[in-house]
Amino acid sequence: MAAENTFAFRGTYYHTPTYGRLDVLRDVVLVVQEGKIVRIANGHEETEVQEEFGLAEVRQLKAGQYFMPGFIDTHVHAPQYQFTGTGTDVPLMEWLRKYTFPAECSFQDLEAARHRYSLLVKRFLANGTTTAMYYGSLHLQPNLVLVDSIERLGQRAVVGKVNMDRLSADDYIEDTADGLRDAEEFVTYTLGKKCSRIQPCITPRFIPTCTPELMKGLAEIAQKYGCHIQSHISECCGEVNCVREMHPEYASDAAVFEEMGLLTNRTVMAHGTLLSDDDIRHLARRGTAVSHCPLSNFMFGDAFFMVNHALSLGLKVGLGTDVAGGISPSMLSAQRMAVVNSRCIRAHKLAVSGGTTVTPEMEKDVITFKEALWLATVGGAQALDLADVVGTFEVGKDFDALLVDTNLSGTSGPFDVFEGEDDDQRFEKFINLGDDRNLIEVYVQGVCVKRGDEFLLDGSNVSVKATEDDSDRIMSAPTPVEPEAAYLDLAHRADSSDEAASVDVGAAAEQSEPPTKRSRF
Ligand SMILES: O=c1[nH]c(=O)c2nc[nH]c2[nH]1
Ligand SMILES: [Zn+2]
Repeated sequence: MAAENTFAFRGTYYHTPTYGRLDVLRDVVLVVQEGKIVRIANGHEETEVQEEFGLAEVRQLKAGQYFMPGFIDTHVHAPQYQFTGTGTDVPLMEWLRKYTFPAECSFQDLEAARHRYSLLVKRFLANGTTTAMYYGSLHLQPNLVLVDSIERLGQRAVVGKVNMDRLSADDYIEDTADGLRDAEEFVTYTLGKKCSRIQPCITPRFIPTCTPELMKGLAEIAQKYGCHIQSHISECCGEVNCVREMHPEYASDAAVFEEMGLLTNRTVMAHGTLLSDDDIRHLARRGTAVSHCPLSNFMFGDAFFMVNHALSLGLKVGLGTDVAGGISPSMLSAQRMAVVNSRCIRAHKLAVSGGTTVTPEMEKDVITFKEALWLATVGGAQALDLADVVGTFEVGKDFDALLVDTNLSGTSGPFDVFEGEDDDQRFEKFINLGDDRNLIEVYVQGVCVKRGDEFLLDGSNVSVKATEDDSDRIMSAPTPVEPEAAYLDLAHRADSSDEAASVDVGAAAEQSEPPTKRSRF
């Protein structure tokens, strides 16, 4: 007898368990039960697997189709989606006043919020973002609509109500006490759903708009409920200079956040382009992650975030679109921008040298598409404290996956495939040239939430309820992280040769104990 909610696919799976290495599981049967991967077997074991799980069928992927892990976007401003692609003509602090605060304020119209958030979540799912860390807006009610939309459409998310009690627009600001009350109400509303896909997040917008009293109060709420925290750190000259003026007693944004109690191993800080090495080491000691948002850094950031350098200092790094500071909702675009960003650093170093010799020192910052893919999956999972749940295909993890079809030649697809191109080349083309048209099915927690043009949960209220284990994960207070020396030794990063590394599934299965909580690679 097949257990309910059990299915299997036979085919090729790509993922990046190791930074810089693309692993391929060729011709495997992957079984999903109750949303989790329960077995990864060799293709020739199909009959046994089918019998073991009582499966009526094992679905075969076609040639040119591959599964890969869903993307994890670690920084999105949900109410900014409506003006994405417009209004990037001014520096950050002016941009906030001119475009952002009025747009976010308009979400008090809850009917409009319902409509816009439904479009937002669908757009992100269509682009393969199975998990997003969302900023909402200031007012409580529209944030509840956002959480409801995510739940209804089946996405996985960490979501926060924005808090701001100073230096904002007159109609887009809150009293400290009201802000703290609403933040707690948002947390209890979200936890009350007992939806294991959705976790609440404490969200002081950034230091300029938050008093120390607000920040400390928010840190207490985060501690009380074991919540994630998100904010912006050392993001551009305008912001950093503003904080230095407001808080001359602190040496850096990191020092302010530290004093307020906001640096935990469930904190994600966006940008970090102007972090010093000492700041980065400090965040790493706290287990705090940075969301690298290359496209919006080009727009607003004033400086480069150096991914490899930050990783070498032990920092957790995920990737973010930062809609609408970043003008694309696509994590494929974010990956390509991360690669371009890294090459700009190299070009900058060469220009500064005044010469024509590229030194190994200049090469250190360059990342490949494989490293960018790691950031968009495993890095994001680590940043969101979900590394034991998503990011790779391993027994015990949830099945959050994208079915990629590279057969869309001609104008029906974004690229063409030519005779003699093998699976690895087709997959690489997808990462570098593909788009949402190639994503023919999107799975979150083992549920197909989008197939073709159809959002399969739209109109229903399907959600997978938290198991005891999940609620333990959601509710547990952040565990202190031991200071760690080089968390990722880049000198030993995986060989970045072009070929994907085939993984022996038999051997992998032997190692594939369910990963321990908070495990890292
Ligand atoms: O890119 C950004 N978008 C924002 O909405 C924001 N708020 C503070 N700092 C910010 N940076
Ligand atoms: Zn942002």
